[in-house]
Amino acid sequence: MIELKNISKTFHQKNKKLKALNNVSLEVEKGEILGIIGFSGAGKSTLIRSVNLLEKPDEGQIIINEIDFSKLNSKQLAKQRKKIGMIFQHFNLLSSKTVSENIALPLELDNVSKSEINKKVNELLEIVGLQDKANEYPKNLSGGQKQRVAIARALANNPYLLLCDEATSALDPATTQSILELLKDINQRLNITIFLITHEMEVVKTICHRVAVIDQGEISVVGKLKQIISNRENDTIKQFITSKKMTMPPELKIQNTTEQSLDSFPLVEVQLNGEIAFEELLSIIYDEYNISYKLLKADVEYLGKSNFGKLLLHLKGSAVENNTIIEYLNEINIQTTIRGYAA
Ligand SMILES: Nc1ncnc2c1ncn2[C@@H]1O[C@H](COP(=O)(O)OP(=O)(O)OP(=O)(O)O)[C@@H](O)[C@H]1O
Repeated sequence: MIELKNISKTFHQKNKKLKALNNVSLEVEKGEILGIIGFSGAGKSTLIRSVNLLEKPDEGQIIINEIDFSKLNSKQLAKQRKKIGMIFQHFNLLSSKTVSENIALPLELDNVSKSEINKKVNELLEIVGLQDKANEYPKNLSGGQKQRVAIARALANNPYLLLCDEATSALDPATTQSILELLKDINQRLNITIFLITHEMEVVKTICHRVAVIDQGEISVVGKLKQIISNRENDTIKQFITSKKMTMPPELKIQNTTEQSLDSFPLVEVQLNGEIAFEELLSIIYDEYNISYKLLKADVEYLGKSNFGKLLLHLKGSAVENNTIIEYLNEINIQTTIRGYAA
């Protein structure tokens, strides 16, 4: 339904050239939620903005429902854009207008009658669960509520496609989940195709049917997340999973010694490599090596049959026993870091 064919884009700044997209080809199927994940500067925004030609590629074609967008004149393009909704990280609401007025805006611009606007705005308020906020101004809303208004506004013209540009990046984890649920609902109930970009693994894990990884302007892999992970094909995805830094529990009094003393035990950060389930690993430490430990933290992603992520273990064996287990982990390619010692 949406075909991006050999899209390239280079930005020129003074004497510098920056190739933001390099020969990107991608298809988004009707009804699916496709997510593009990539690190900062990878080209995500440039790519999503190319779909409705907010960013004009230097080369390539954008074909949506068999219409070649690259060949449209500005009037034709404006007409097509009405059927493509877009939401942004910072919501882009008009602060001088109420929730209802913000949602009504695209319809007013389209000269829809007042009574039809009212009917549609009420419908949209219900879809996004904001009936009680109709007359509030954006400054009185939470981030999640603002994004709900932006979603309602993006749906005003009954789009077949919704573009989401880091839509949950400014929100806390619980609000992120609620917005993702809303997007999932919109996708299923209204049959709207969703194309999103994100740097959050949580987003692709929660709602995307397929995911594409972008790195330095190139798509390195496209597929179902589980397939990508379980085949361990993609370094970028692995970095996403393992790059989160583990914070130490604040109640621990950490000693900055380099060796275990009589009254202290090592705090070991264990980086899972996807080859062994973390429950199995813990049972090896306790049942096979007879070393007691306290699991202080687990930040583990279950993807397919693989476990990725980190554990923070407070090993409670003798110095020799603890070293034995660390050596064993390293032998099976599990990276360990001693983050300090504590009683
Ligand atoms: N208007 C512009 N002028 C010059 N360079 C640009 C422009 N827009 C983007 N770039 C450059 O193109 C590259 C890709 O940028 P883009 O914003 O698409 O990345 P991104 O993956 O969305 O990053 P982020 O997650 O940080 O927003 C970056 O190196 C960026 O600096």
